[in-house]
Amino acid sequence: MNPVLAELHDKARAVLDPVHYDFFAGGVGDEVVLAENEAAFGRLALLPRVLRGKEISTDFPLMISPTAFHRLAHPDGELATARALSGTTLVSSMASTVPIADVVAAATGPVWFQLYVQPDMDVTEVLVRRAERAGCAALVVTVDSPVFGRHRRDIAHGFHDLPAGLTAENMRDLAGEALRNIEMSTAISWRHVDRIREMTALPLWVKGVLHPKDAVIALGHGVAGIVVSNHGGRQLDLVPAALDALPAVVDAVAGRVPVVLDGGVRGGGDIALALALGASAAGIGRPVLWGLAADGEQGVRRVLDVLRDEFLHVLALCGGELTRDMVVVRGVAGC
Ligand SMILES: Cc1cc2nc3c(=O)[nH]c(=O)nc-3n(C[C@H](O)[C@H](O)[C@H](O)COP(=O)(O)O)c2cc1C
Ligand SMILES: CC(C)CC(=O)C(=O)O
Repeated sequence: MNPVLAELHDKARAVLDPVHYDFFAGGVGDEVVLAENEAAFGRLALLPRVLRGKEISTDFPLMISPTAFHRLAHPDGELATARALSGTTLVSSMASTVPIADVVAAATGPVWFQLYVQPDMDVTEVLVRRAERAGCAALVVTVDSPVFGRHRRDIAHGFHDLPAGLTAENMRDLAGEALRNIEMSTAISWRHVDRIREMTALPLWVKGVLHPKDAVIALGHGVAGIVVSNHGGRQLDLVPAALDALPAVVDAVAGRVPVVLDGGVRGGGDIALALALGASAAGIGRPVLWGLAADGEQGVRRVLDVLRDEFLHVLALCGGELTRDMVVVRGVAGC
């Protein structure tokens, strides 16, 4: 892990209420997938190309993945995160503790809206309209959550509600109710995705695809992009590391839409490995929460700056391009 990220993580752990720290840090079940997401990067190595004589692109292929409840991490919450962007895209969680319109107004980069499809499609439509009106540039429908994952740390602490004064602000005043809970439902299907696509001109991504067949189905439903993700090890503790699931999805998609990878990205080298395996960008969840808890806007800015600097350095050392033939398994001769 990048040492600045490790330092921010340590500081976040020290300043956060341990219950809230565990909500952010924890995963589902035995937390096998949580650990695997990071470990998967350590099993791979890069074979750099030399003497390519190339200008190195300064594009920074990183997004901030949606995470709930930023005001649990810092009083400024999502406003601080949004102010720190300087060009990086923020996928703002539907479960933000600041309304989406205020997140976009504070943002110094593009904001996309993450949506859990609500079984009451009237409620879903109001959320989509709020995202449109706020000026979000895309919608990201999270598809890996037909039910809530069971997080043992939260269960042990009895943590199920936000503390007084904090609310999932986007859930106010929906379909005649002052405040609604976010619902998850096993009844959600591709038909719902179609209905959302019909109700908005915003590009529609799906997040949480692991099976290549689902990636192909998603293409048939007109998605603009796919996020390969296991929700940071918070949904099913039996799935592969997100990085290990990436190549098959990339092959199935065959360049028709961009594929983003999130889960376990903790350094510029991890972003490079994801790109070499065919991702067009990587996403980070927890590192942003650690930066935010440690030092608000400045902490998030440090996370982004350090990852940008490290990624561009790795890219230069690799000859300015990253392709799958450059990825080998560490410790295996002849790969
Ligand atoms: C505290 C926390 C809250 C999250 N909330 C959401 C959410 O509201 N919507 C969503 O689609 N994913 C959510 N995720 C998953 C992230 O978008 C992302 O997939 C994951 O954090 C990536 O892994 P990483 O934390 O190892 O970088 C959450 C993750 C964490 C850690
Ligand atoms: C509000 C929750 C559903 C947020 C979430 O997706 C998570 O904690 O992983």
